[in-house]
Amino acid sequence: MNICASPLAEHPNPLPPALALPTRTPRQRTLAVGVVGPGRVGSALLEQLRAAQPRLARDSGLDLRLCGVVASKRMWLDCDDPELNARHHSAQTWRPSDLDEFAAHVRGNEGRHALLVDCSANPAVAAHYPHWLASGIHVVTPNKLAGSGDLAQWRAIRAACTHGARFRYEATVCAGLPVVQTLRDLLDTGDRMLSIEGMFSGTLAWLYNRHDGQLPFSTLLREAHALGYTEPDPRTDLSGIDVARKLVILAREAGLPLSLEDVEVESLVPPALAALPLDAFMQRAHELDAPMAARLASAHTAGGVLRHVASLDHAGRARVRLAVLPSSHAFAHTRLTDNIVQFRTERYRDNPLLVQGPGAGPEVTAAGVFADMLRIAESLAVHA
Ligand SMILES: NC(=O)c1ccc[n+]([C@@H]2O[C@H](COP(=O)([O-])OP(=O)(O)OC[C@H]3O[C@@H](n4cnc5c(N)ncnc54)[C@H](O)[C@@H]3O)[C@@H](O)[C@H]2O)c1
Ligand SMILES: N[C@@H](CCO)C(=O)O
Repeated sequence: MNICASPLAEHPNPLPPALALPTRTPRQRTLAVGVVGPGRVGSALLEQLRAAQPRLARDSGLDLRLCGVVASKRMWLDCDDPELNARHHSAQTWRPSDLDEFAAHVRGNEGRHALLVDCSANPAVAAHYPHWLASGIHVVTPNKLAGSGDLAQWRAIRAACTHGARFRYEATVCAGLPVVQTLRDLLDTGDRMLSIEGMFSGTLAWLYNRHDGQLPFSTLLREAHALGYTEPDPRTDLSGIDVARKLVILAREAGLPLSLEDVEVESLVPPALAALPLDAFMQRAHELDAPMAARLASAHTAGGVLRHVASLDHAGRARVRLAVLPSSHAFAHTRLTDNIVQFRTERYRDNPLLVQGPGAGPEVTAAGVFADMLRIAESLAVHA
């Protein structure tokens, strides 16, 4: 058996001498990083970067250099104080946001490795990916809008990657869980996808795990929002659109040119609440309580549990719905924000491959984004 040390895992060796791997001098690499969208996920990422920077520099020779943070109205460029890198709200030099100026700043001089992380939920930011990638800037994102949006834009992103810059988006599906990469590995090694089924919403998993009739549904929804599980507008979760986006991302990964309109989606948002401004919706969220209590009661009468499930088959049929499942079903035995993804493939035909674990929350999502950044850093040539 060959044991190879990961270039990012060159810790002082704790093994006994007989098993010890040879000590190597880490390759020195610098990656200039810009973070777009310092909200819940973006702020958690900045904290994780700050905590990991000294270890990565020492053990892996990787200098992840934060060069800027851009929010919706203002941006901060340059900072020589690593403490300030994380505490962007108190940074000294703020100026009005300009994504082109921001990208040019992070890209810097010719030949430097640069990466932009989009932690917004903004389509206007996603629209910049093709030209960022074409200009050699790597892009990592948990934002699902590019992966599930307009097909022409998605194709432009893929085409721009042929110039050498890389686009990674693992955290768009099930936050920090290895779902996109698992599908990629199955397909790249010659397997064929037959179907993907599962629970893809951390918010809805948490809500239906907690909703037992003791507390009104709207109270739980507000708590899920405060915990950072929901999308900025929780109706994106309740309408099934967030899960439909994840299905579209997986379908495209599997070579199926799906769009959101191709997904059959059951919305849990009453029509009267669908078009309200966010604040007004949150004030009237109690209008969800009666219909949700009725769904819960009918599930109990049938001897089952409510679970938000989604499915995709090899022909591109995609569906998102709230189902009553028997309590013996595998999806009934999930906890908290657990997502579960069942890949049925030629190789895993009779006994599907399962990925399960927490599927929402700023920390786990930021960790998924961070892992994508490290995958890109692993492949960098040594220069600049
Ligand atoms: N919260 C989760 O558990 C989770 C999990 C997986 C994926 N995601 C995705 O991560 C992204 C961020 O989620 P969040 O919960 O942190 O949302 P958030 O609302 O807390 O943060 C989004 C941030 O983006 C900023 N922003 C908006 N437009 C911008 C622009 N034009 N330029 C720069 N910044 C802009 C907002 O000001 C805000 O600070 C979303 O795309 C979401 O779908 C979230
Ligand atoms: N709001 C999403 C975040 C993860 O994509 C969810 O609850 O699953």
